[in-house]
Amino acid sequence: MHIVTAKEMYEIDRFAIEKGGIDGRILMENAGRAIVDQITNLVDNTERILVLVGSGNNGGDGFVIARNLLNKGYEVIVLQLVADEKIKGDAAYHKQLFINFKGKIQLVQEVTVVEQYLSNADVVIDAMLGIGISGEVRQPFKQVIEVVNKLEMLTISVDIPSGVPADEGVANFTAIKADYTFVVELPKLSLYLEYCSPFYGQWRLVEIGLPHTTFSQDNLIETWNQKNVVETLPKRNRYSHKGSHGKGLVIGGSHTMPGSVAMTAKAALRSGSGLITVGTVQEAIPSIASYCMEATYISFLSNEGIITGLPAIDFSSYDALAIGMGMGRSESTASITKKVIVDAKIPILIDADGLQHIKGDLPLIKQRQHPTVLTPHPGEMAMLTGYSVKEILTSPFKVSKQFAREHGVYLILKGVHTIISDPNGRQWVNTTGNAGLAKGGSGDVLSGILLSMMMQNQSLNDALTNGCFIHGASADILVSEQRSKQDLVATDVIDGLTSVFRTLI
Ligand SMILES: NC(=O)C1=CN([C@@H]2O[C@H](COP(=O)(O)OP(=O)(O)OC[C@H]3O[C@@H](n4cnc5c(N)ncnc54)[C@H](O)[C@@H]3O)[C@@H](O)[C@H]2O)[C@@H](O)CC1
Ligand SMILES: [K+]
Repeated sequence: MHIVTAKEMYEIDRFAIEKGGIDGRILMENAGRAIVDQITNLVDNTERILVLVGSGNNGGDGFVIARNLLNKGYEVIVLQLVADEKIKGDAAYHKQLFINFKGKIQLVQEVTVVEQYLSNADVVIDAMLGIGISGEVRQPFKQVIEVVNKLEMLTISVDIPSGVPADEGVANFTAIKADYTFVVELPKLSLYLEYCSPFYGQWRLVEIGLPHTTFSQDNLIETWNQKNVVETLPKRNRYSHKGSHGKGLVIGGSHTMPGSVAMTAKAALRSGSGLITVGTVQEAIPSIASYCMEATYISFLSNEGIITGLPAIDFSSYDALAIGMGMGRSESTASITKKVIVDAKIPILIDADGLQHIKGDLPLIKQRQHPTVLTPHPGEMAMLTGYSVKEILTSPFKVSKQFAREHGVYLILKGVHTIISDPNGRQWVNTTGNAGLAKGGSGDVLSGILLSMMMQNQSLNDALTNGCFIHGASADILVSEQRSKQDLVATDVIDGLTSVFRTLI
């Protein structure tokens, strides 16, 4: 499903009205009624409802909601926070309908008066500001937002919590902290920004009759969900053999960090790889092999438990490789990473310490004729780009798209909402995963799943989006059935893959 910016949402709206011929007042009616259907599941009609409306179409939705709740026997008051003349067009039409239906509207701009009304209500519907907000929230909205948040009453936002920007790039704002948000037709970008999404509370989309088209193919951002995985993940052919599912190489690990490559290798095997070979230091092989008996091993030259030399490897005998996990950050591991980038004419995934090593070698990556996948978390992304972590979290879509295009890489920016970008600038947001994954080792497991997916018979975009989905889905199933977000560890996520493959896909 497309994720839209405010501009794209307005384009769709304009298309529906101007080309499609649908009346904007009907869209507003549809929005309000769809949201009322949701509200009536949450609120019973003995509760007193206060609808806060602003000057735009978000306020117009508020009038439709108020009228339809009134029709259903709810006690509703609309507090209009702007002067009468500011309410125009479709919103003015629906305001008049509410009045005709004997609805009560109070024009209030004093925050103390708003506070009195709030203290006599059970539920507040926030229809003050929608996606049309620009700049900092002005008065009286700012004060009203602060009062609503302080009261902690059931708060339901229309389309977007008032004050939350629709798009990325705005780090500081004052906004309603909603319990529920009913998002009109398509998800807005800010739903997938970790500093904005908590404001939405629980959210759901409501359909109002708009087409799900986007017009600027240049900025295509989509969610990747179970339906996409089911459609794209290749089925295993009855007549396939181990060579049909990929032969992968994992390079990394050190004497003190054997677990990382062990988990990458095991996760790759548990996600369908035919054969996995681990290249690591001799000292680490026995412990890794006892955990991952299905893999084969290449012993790398080492000194004090750190890889120091790359043995002769015929990279062309592998379908893909992953490098960097638990490798350490020495000069020798840096030069090995560089050599692999140049010599291996196969798809490569670079993670963890490998990412630290490539900062100065990005031109070498650009020159590669085979795909390169980078899997940074925001801290590593900051290291690679020179932006601060805050800047990355404020504009993660823009920063990752720019980087993927500029360096010709597939980029997986890991986070609450992992963003997958391809070298052409297309982007997807993963929809699975939970806070239980915020632990050491999660990234190693993800790398293994991705390596495996990269070797199956699917496009690289599908491989990466499917891999991210499967990783998060394993954690979600575990947390819902046997583990908690507290005790979930990375190896559980590997064990949980079976539930994902058996039940979800
Ligand atoms: N297809 C669509 O896009 C539809 C949109 N609808 C609703 O319409 C909304 C968008 O409507 P609008 O474009 O009228 O925009 P809004 O309703 O979000 O707000 C615009 C109004 O807010 C004021 N404003 C802007 N920035 C402000 C600030 N910083 N502080 C205080 N006031 C500020 C402006 O003066 C303007 O009057 C959506 O969020 C949605 O709720 C629905 O009615 C149905 C159809
Ligand atoms: K709102």
